[in-house]
Amino acid sequence: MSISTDAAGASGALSALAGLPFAKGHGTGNDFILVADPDGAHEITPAAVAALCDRHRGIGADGLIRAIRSERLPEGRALLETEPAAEWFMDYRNGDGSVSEMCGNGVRVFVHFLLDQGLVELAGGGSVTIGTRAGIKVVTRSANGYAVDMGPWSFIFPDHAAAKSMDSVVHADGLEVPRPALSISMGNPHTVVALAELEELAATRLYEAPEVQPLPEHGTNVEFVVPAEPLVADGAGSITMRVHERGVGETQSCGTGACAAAAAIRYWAGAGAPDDWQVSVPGGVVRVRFLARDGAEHVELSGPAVLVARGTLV
Ligand SMILES: N[C@@H](CCC[C@H](N)C(=O)O)C(=O)O
Repeated sequence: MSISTDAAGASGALSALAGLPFAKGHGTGNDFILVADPDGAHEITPAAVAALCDRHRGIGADGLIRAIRSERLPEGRALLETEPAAEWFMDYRNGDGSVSEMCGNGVRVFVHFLLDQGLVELAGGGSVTIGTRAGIKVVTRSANGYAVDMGPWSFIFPDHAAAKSMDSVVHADGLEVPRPALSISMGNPHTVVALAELEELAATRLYEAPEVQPLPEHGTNVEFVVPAEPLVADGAGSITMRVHERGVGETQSCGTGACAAAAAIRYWAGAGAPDDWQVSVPGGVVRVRFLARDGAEHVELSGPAVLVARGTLV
């Protein structure tokens, strides 16, 4: 596969990337362009990312992920001081060229790409430690693809959340009235809105970014979720979700969003809520588990990772 960077309409921003190999992959339909730039030899500007992610004039993707050695980035070097195993850093950019701290589907596809490129090994019950702007993430194989220890979740507005269990208000096109919501950090920001019916979820229009009050400092991803009725089947909680991603728009899936959605529903459900969750998104199903690890509650995300093409930027 050969893609002309001129066709992407931003030849200035892209010409420096000519000759760079890329792969295209996805995790439950959340799709990414992946490039290996081990030594940080390439400047990948926001304009270049936006041009490559353009679905009509570029390769098309929700985001671009650069594989770079942690030692080649200041934020990676900072991580290496305490986490020497984090050899590779996931440099994640949204489709509009903006940087995000973390991507849950992306980190699974990233490890799949590193394996494909022969840059890491993941034998037997082994693990790979990845550096991200939201700290290290440890990735193992799982029955459904890859499992990622996402670390703990937290409230973005802790005082409000503790007092009211909701701390935000969201309005989206198609909803008759603004809805209460809860803002949760998975390293990146999320605001979760629970709806009662799947029909209401389907009627919500996500072409435009929903209005969120108060808006987290660096913007937010917004998840609209419908808990199953009954909530728990076969020991696992079940949620259907759609998402509007910061820096992208509506996507087929969002891994960090699924974690935030499960955390919010579990928090609202209170004592006795399950630790194991199945989150159905337009692009498939991911699993979220809450585990006690190192004296803290960690979130584990698991799901598939697929590569569909390899090519070279020209
Ligand atoms: N789709 C990703 C999240 C990507 C980043 C997000 N748009 C942001 O700006 O935080 C996921 O799977 O987590």
